[in-house]
Amino acid sequence: MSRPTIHYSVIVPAYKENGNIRPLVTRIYNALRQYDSPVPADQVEVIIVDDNSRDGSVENVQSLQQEGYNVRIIVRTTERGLSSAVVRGFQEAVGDNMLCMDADLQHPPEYVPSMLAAMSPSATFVLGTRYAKGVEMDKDWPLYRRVISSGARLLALPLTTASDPMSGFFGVRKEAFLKARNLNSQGFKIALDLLIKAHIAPQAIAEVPFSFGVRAEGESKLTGKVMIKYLEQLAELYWYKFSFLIVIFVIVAVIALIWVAQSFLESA
Ligand SMILES: Nc1nc2c(ncn2[C@@H]2O[C@H](COP(=O)(O)OP(=O)(O)O[C@H]3O[C@H](CO)[C@@H](O)[C@H](O)[C@@H]3O)[C@@H](O)[C@H]2O)c(=O)[nH]1
Repeated sequence: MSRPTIHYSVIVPAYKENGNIRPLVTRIYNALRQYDSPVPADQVEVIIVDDNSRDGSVENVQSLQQEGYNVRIIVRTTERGLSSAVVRGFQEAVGDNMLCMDADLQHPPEYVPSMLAAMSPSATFVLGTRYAKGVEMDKDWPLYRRVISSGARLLALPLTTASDPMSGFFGVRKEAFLKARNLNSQGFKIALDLLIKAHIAPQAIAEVPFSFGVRAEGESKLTGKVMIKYLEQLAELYWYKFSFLIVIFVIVAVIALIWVAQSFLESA
Protein backbone atom coordinates (compact mmCIF):
# COMPACT_ATOMS: atom_id res chain seq x y z
CA MET A 1 0.00 0.00 0.00
CA SER A 2 1.36 3.47 -0.86
CA ARG A 3 2.03 5.90 1.98
CA PRO A 4 -0.42 8.82 2.28
CA THR A 5 0.90 12.17 1.09
CA ILE A 6 1.89 14.61 3.80
CA HIS A 7 -0.11 17.83 3.38
CA TYR A 8 0.48 19.30 6.83
CA SER A 9 3.65 20.01 8.82
CA VAL A 10 3.75 21.06 12.46
CA ILE A 11 7.01 22.85 13.31
CA VAL A 12 8.10 22.99 16.94
CA PRO A 13 11.14 25.10 17.89
CA ALA A 14 12.60 23.54 21.00
CA TYR A 15 15.42 24.23 23.38
CA LYS A 16 15.70 22.00 26.43
CA GLU A 17 12.13 20.77 26.12
CA ASN A 18 12.65 17.04 26.58
CA GLY A 19 10.03 16.81 29.33
CA ASN A 20 7.39 18.32 27.02
CA ILE A 21 8.06 16.48 23.76
CA ARG A 22 6.23 13.22 24.49
CA PRO A 23 3.02 14.82 25.82
CA LEU A 24 3.09 17.33 22.97
CA VAL A 25 3.43 14.76 20.17
CA THR A 26 0.99 12.25 21.64
CA ARG A 27 -1.62 14.95 22.32
CA ILE A 28 -1.29 16.33 18.76
CA TYR A 29 -1.87 12.88 17.25
CA ASN A 30 -4.66 12.05 19.71
CA ALA A 31 -6.46 15.19 18.60
CA LEU A 32 -5.91 14.34 14.94
CA ARG A 33 -7.28 10.82 15.48
CA GLN A 34 -10.59 12.01 16.88
CA TYR A 35 -13.51 11.07 14.63
CA ASP A 36 -14.37 14.73 14.01
CA SER A 37 -10.85 15.90 13.17
CA PRO A 38 -11.00 17.94 9.94
CA VAL A 39 -7.49 16.74 9.07
CA PRO A 40 -6.43 13.06 8.76
CA ALA A 41 -3.61 12.12 11.16
CA ASP A 42 -1.66 10.24 8.47
CA GLN A 43 -1.31 13.41 6.40
CA VAL A 44 0.52 15.23 9.20
CA GLU A 45 4.20 15.30 10.16
CA VAL A 46 5.74 16.90 13.24
CA ILE A 47 9.21 18.44 13.01
CA ILE A 48 11.07 19.42 16.18
CA VAL A 49 13.88 21.93 15.56
CA ASP A 50 16.21 21.57 18.49
CA ASP A 51 19.34 23.65 19.13
CA ASN A 52 21.57 20.90 20.45
CA SER A 53 19.85 20.69 23.83
CA ARG A 54 21.59 17.37 24.67
CA ASP A 55 18.83 16.62 27.16
CA GLY A 56 17.55 13.35 25.73
CA SER A 57 15.19 14.97 23.20
CA VAL A 58 16.76 13.00 20.32
CA GLU A 59 16.30 9.63 22.07
CA ASN A 60 12.79 10.64 23.07
CA VAL A 61 11.88 11.37 19.44
CA GLN A 62 13.43 8.08 18.33
CA SER A 63 11.25 6.15 20.74
CA LEU A 64 8.15 8.04 19.52
CA GLN A 65 9.11 7.10 15.93
CA GLN A 66 9.34 3.44 16.96
CA GLU A 67 5.83 3.73 18.35
CA GLY A 68 4.65 4.86 14.89
CA TYR A 69 4.41 8.63 15.35
CA ASN A 70 5.41 10.67 12.30
CA VAL A 71 7.84 12.93 14.12
CA ARG A 72 11.43 13.84 13.34
CA ILE A 73 14.01 16.05 14.99
CA ILE A 74 16.47 18.43 13.35
CA VAL A 75 19.39 19.18 15.64
CA ARG A 76 21.17 22.44 14.84
CA THR A 77 24.70 22.73 16.18
CA THR A 78 25.88 26.00 14.69
CA GLU A 79 22.82 28.22 15.05
CA ARG A 80 20.62 29.33 17.97
CA GLY A 81 17.34 31.18 18.19
CA LEU A 82 13.59 30.71 17.99
CA SER A 83 12.91 32.55 14.73
CA SER A 84 15.71 30.93 12.74
CA ALA A 85 14.64 27.52 14.11
CA VAL A 86 11.10 28.11 12.81
CA VAL A 87 12.39 29.22 9.40
CA ARG A 88 14.55 26.08 9.21
CA GLY A 89 11.51 23.95 10.04
CA PHE A 90 9.45 25.66 7.33
CA GLN A 91 12.26 25.06 4.84
CA GLU A 92 12.35 21.35 5.68
CA ALA A 93 8.57 20.86 5.81
CA VAL A 94 6.99 18.47 3.33
CA GLY A 95 3.43 19.77 3.83
CA ASP A 96 2.06 22.83 2.03
CA ASN A 97 0.23 23.87 5.21
CA MET A 98 2.78 24.68 7.91
CA LEU A 99 1.97 25.34 11.54
CA CYS A 100 4.32 26.66 14.21
CA MET A 101 3.75 26.04 17.91
CA ASP A 102 5.72 26.09 21.16
CA ALA A 103 6.88 22.85 22.71
CA ASP A 104 5.83 23.76 26.24
CA LEU A 105 2.08 22.99 25.87
CA GLN A 106 1.10 26.64 26.24
CA HIS A 107 -0.43 26.24 22.81
CA PRO A 108 -3.02 23.51 23.39
CA PRO A 109 -2.31 20.58 21.01
CA GLU A 110 -6.08 20.01 20.79
CA TYR A 111 -6.29 23.13 18.57
CA VAL A 112 -3.89 21.70 15.99
CA PRO A 113 -6.55 20.08 13.74
CA SER A 114 -8.61 23.28 13.46
CA MET A 115 -5.52 25.46 13.00
CA LEU A 116 -4.30 23.20 10.17
CA ALA A 117 -7.73 23.03 8.57
CA ALA A 118 -8.10 26.84 8.64
CA MET A 119 -5.38 27.22 5.98
CA SER A 120 -6.42 27.24 2.33
CA PRO A 121 -5.36 28.92 -0.93
CA SER A 122 -7.44 31.96 0.10
CA ALA A 123 -6.54 31.90 3.82
CA THR A 124 -2.77 31.68 3.57
CA PHE A 125 -2.09 32.64 7.20
CA VAL A 126 -3.73 31.27 10.34
CA LEU A 127 -3.21 33.01 13.65
CA GLY A 128 -3.91 31.56 17.07
CA THR A 129 -5.12 34.65 18.92
CA ARG A 130 -5.32 35.36 22.64
CA TYR A 131 -7.04 38.68 22.05
CA ALA A 132 -10.44 37.63 20.73
CA LYS A 133 -13.72 38.40 22.48
CA GLY A 134 -14.56 35.86 25.17
CA VAL A 135 -11.02 34.40 25.36
CA GLU A 136 -9.48 34.44 28.79
CA MET A 137 -5.79 34.24 29.60
CA ASP A 138 -4.84 31.51 32.01
CA LYS A 139 -5.16 33.15 35.42
CA ASP A 140 -1.69 31.82 36.32
CA TRP A 141 -0.01 33.77 33.51
CA PRO A 142 2.11 36.34 35.43
CA LEU A 143 1.09 40.00 35.39
CA TYR A 144 4.48 41.17 34.07
CA ARG A 145 4.09 38.85 31.04
CA ARG A 146 0.63 40.26 30.37
CA VAL A 147 2.01 43.80 30.49
CA ILE A 148 4.92 42.94 28.16
CA SER A 149 2.62 41.15 25.76
CA SER A 150 0.07 43.99 25.63
CA GLY A 151 2.82 46.63 25.24
CA ALA A 152 4.49 44.68 22.44
CA ARG A 153 1.15 44.24 20.71
CA LEU A 154 0.33 47.94 20.99
CA LEU A 155 3.63 48.91 19.36
CA ALA A 156 2.89 46.61 16.42
CA LEU A 157 -0.67 47.89 15.85
CA PRO A 158 0.18 50.28 12.97
CA LEU A 159 1.93 47.45 11.14
CA THR A 160 -0.82 44.86 10.80
CA THR A 161 -4.55 44.27 11.25
CA ALA A 162 -3.89 40.89 12.95
CA SER A 163 -5.21 40.88 16.51
CA ASP A 164 -2.24 39.00 18.04
CA PRO A 165 0.88 39.39 15.90
CA MET A 166 3.01 38.37 18.91
CA SER A 167 1.52 34.91 18.92
CA GLY A 168 3.88 31.98 18.53
CA PHE A 169 0.93 29.79 17.46
CA PHE A 170 0.43 30.44 13.76
CA GLY A 171 0.49 28.79 10.38
CA VAL A 172 1.40 29.78 6.88
CA ARG A 173 0.95 28.19 3.47
CA LYS A 174 4.17 27.29 1.73
CA GLU A 175 3.52 29.52 -1.30
CA ALA A 176 3.09 32.55 1.00
CA PHE A 177 6.18 31.68 3.04
CA LEU A 178 8.27 31.47 -0.14
CA LYS A 179 7.32 35.05 -1.04
CA ALA A 180 8.97 36.47 2.09
CA ARG A 181 12.44 37.92 1.62
CA ASN A 182 14.99 38.86 4.30
CA LEU A 183 13.19 37.33 7.27
CA ASN A 184 14.62 38.42 10.59
CA SER A 185 16.31 35.41 12.13
CA GLN A 186 16.83 37.15 15.48
CA GLY A 187 14.39 37.23 18.38
CA PHE A 188 10.97 35.66 18.83
CA LYS A 189 8.59 37.54 16.52
CA ILE A 190 8.61 35.48 13.38
CA ALA A 191 4.82 35.70 12.85
CA LEU A 192 4.90 39.52 12.68
CA ASP A 193 7.89 39.42 10.34
CA LEU A 194 6.13 36.96 8.03
CA LEU A 195 2.85 38.86 8.03
CA ILE A 196 4.65 41.92 6.69
CA LYS A 197 7.39 40.48 4.49
CA ALA A 198 5.16 37.84 2.87
CA HIS A 199 2.65 40.67 2.21
CA ILE A 200 -0.24 38.78 3.78
CA ALA A 201 -3.46 40.67 2.98
CA PRO A 202 -5.90 41.25 5.90
CA GLN A 203 -8.53 39.03 4.23
CA ALA A 204 -6.01 36.17 3.94
CA ILE A 205 -5.61 35.93 7.74
CA ALA A 206 -7.81 33.36 9.49
CA GLU A 207 -7.90 33.89 13.26
CA VAL A 208 -8.53 31.04 15.70
CA PRO A 209 -9.14 32.15 19.31
CA PHE A 210 -7.39 30.06 21.93
CA SER A 211 -6.70 30.28 25.61
CA PHE A 212 -2.99 30.60 26.39
CA GLY A 213 -1.96 28.17 29.10
CA VAL A 214 1.01 28.13 31.44
CA ARG A 215 4.23 26.29 30.64
CA ALA A 216 4.09 22.60 31.55
CA GLU A 217 7.81 21.93 32.17
CA GLY A 218 11.11 23.84 31.99
CA GLU A 219 11.65 27.59 31.69
CA SER A 220 10.77 30.42 29.31
CA LYS A 221 13.67 31.69 27.17
CA LEU A 222 12.17 35.18 26.84
CA THR A 223 14.90 37.44 28.24
CA GLY A 224 15.59 41.19 28.27
CA LYS A 225 17.87 40.60 25.29
CA VAL A 226 14.95 39.11 23.34
CA MET A 227 12.84 42.20 24.17
CA ILE A 228 15.57 44.55 22.90
CA LYS A 229 15.78 42.46 19.72
CA TYR A 230 12.02 42.97 19.36
CA LEU A 231 12.41 46.77 19.46
CA GLU A 232 15.15 46.53 16.81
CA GLN A 233 12.89 44.34 14.71
CA LEU A 234 10.02 46.82 15.08
CA ALA A 235 12.25 49.67 13.86
CA GLU A 236 13.23 47.56 10.85
CA LEU A 237 9.61 46.69 10.08
CA TYR A 238 8.44 50.31 10.42
CA TRP A 239 11.17 51.27 7.97
CA TYR A 240 10.25 48.36 5.66
CA LYS A 241 6.59 49.32 5.59
CA PHE A 242 6.64 53.10 5.92
CA SER A 243 10.03 54.19 4.51
CA PHE A 244 8.34 56.37 1.86
CA LEU A 245 6.21 58.19 4.45
CA ILE A 246 9.16 58.51 6.84
CA VAL A 247 11.31 60.12 4.10
CA ILE A 248 8.50 62.55 3.16
CA PHE A 249 8.00 63.41 6.85
CA VAL A 250 11.72 64.13 7.34
CA ILE A 251 11.87 66.31 4.19
CA VAL A 252 8.77 68.30 5.29
CA ALA A 253 10.19 68.65 8.83
CA VAL A 254 13.55 69.94 7.52
CA ILE A 255 11.84 72.45 5.17
CA ALA A 256 9.61 73.65 8.04
CA LEU A 257 12.66 74.08 10.30
CA ILE A 258 14.55 76.07 7.66
CA TRP A 259 11.50 78.27 7.09
CA VAL A 260 11.07 78.91 10.84
CA ALA A 261 14.79 79.67 11.21
CA GLN A 262 14.72 82.09 8.24
CA SER A 263 11.61 83.92 9.56
CA PHE A 264 13.28 84.18 12.97
CA LEU A 265 16.49 85.63 11.48
CA GLU A 266 14.56 88.13 9.32
CA SER A 267 12.54 89.42 12.26
CA ALA A 268 15.63 89.63 14.52
N1 LIG B 1 15.35 25.78 18.68
C1 LIG B 1 15.14 26.77 19.56
N2 LIG B 1 13.96 26.89 20.20
C2 LIG B 1 13.81 27.91 21.06
C3 LIG B 1 14.82 28.84 21.35
N3 LIG B 1 14.33 29.73 22.27
C4 LIG B 1 13.07 29.34 22.54
N4 LIG B 1 12.77 28.23 21.82
C5 LIG B 1 11.52 27.47 21.83
O1 LIG B 1 10.49 28.32 21.40
C6 LIG B 1 9.30 28.06 22.13
C7 LIG B 1 8.86 29.34 22.87
O2 LIG B 1 9.87 29.71 23.78
P1 LIG B 1 9.52 30.14 25.28
O3 LIG B 1 10.78 30.48 25.95
O4 LIG B 1 8.63 29.14 25.90
O5 LIG B 1 8.72 31.46 24.98
P2 LIG B 1 7.62 32.17 25.84
O6 LIG B 1 8.28 33.02 26.85
O7 LIG B 1 6.59 31.24 26.34
O8 LIG B 1 6.99 33.07 24.70
C8 LIG B 1 5.97 32.52 23.89
O9 LIG B 1 4.86 33.32 24.00
C9 LIG B 1 5.02 34.62 23.44
C10 LIG B 1 3.73 35.37 23.63
O10 LIG B 1 3.66 35.88 24.88
C11 LIG B 1 5.29 34.50 21.97
O11 LIG B 1 5.44 35.78 21.43
C12 LIG B 1 6.56 33.70 21.77
O12 LIG B 1 6.79 33.52 20.36
C13 LIG B 1 6.39 32.38 22.43
O13 LIG B 1 5.40 31.67 21.71
C14 LIG B 1 9.62 26.90 23.08
O14 LIG B 1 9.24 25.70 22.49
C15 LIG B 1 11.14 27.00 23.22
O15 LIG B 1 11.77 25.79 23.54
C16 LIG B 1 16.06 28.70 20.69
O16 LIG B 1 17.01 29.47 20.87
N5 LIG B 1 16.18 27.66 19.80
